[in-house]
Amino acid sequence: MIQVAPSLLAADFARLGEEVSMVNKSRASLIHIDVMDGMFVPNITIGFPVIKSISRIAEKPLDVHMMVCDPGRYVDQVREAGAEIMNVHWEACTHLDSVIRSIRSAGMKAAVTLNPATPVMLLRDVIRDLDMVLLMSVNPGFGGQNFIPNTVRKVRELRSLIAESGSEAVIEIDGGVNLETAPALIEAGADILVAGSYVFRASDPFKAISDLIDLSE
Ligand SMILES: O=C(CO)[C@@H](O)[C@H](O)COP(=O)(O)O
Ligand SMILES: [Co+2]
Repeated sequence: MIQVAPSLLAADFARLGEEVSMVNKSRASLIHIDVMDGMFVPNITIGFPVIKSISRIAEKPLDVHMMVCDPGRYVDQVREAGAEIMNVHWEACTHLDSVIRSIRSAGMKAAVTLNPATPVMLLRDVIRDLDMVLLMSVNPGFGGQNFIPNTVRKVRELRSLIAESGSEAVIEIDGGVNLETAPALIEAGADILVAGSYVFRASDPFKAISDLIDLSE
């Protein structure tokens, strides 16, 4: 069954505690948190003190998506903030193998994210060391963008790479996910769908999460 990770980027930050409580009570599997530094992407979002506060009330594992330059600098801070999964961009790491090792040594699950223009095959030599691959289905930096359809082909390619290599990595998709775009992703082999605007702009976010999961039944 497909898993859903609501992205708090689309939540109402003035009511962050209530939004996290809604996710706690929902059928979501993870809480997705977008960290942006204004350099790797043009936008700036939240940092470690906010993640730490979220982790105090979160009842689902935190999936921290680091849209920052040289994310390996922050492994200890991400762990101390309470993350279970640390997602780093392939495009932001000069020494990716070493960053993956340090994430796992810190006791977190290691995930690598690919931008829409970055080919799946570039993960061939690290795929067995990964717990998750996140495919961006929009250019990172902002919520509420339109889904890039080529992502569906990338999911199939990644599914084959994972099978051939004997990796146990799961496939997560992020950007423009909703009831229209999700079915093709599920059919292609996605495991986890990140959803921001679709969930938090819905009149009933709790039901919106459930409806997405029910697509795979
Ligand atoms: O990482 C990002 C954006 O860079 C995402 O996690 C967005 O927050 C997803 O938002 P929607 O496209 O679902 O509105
Ligand atoms: Co994200």
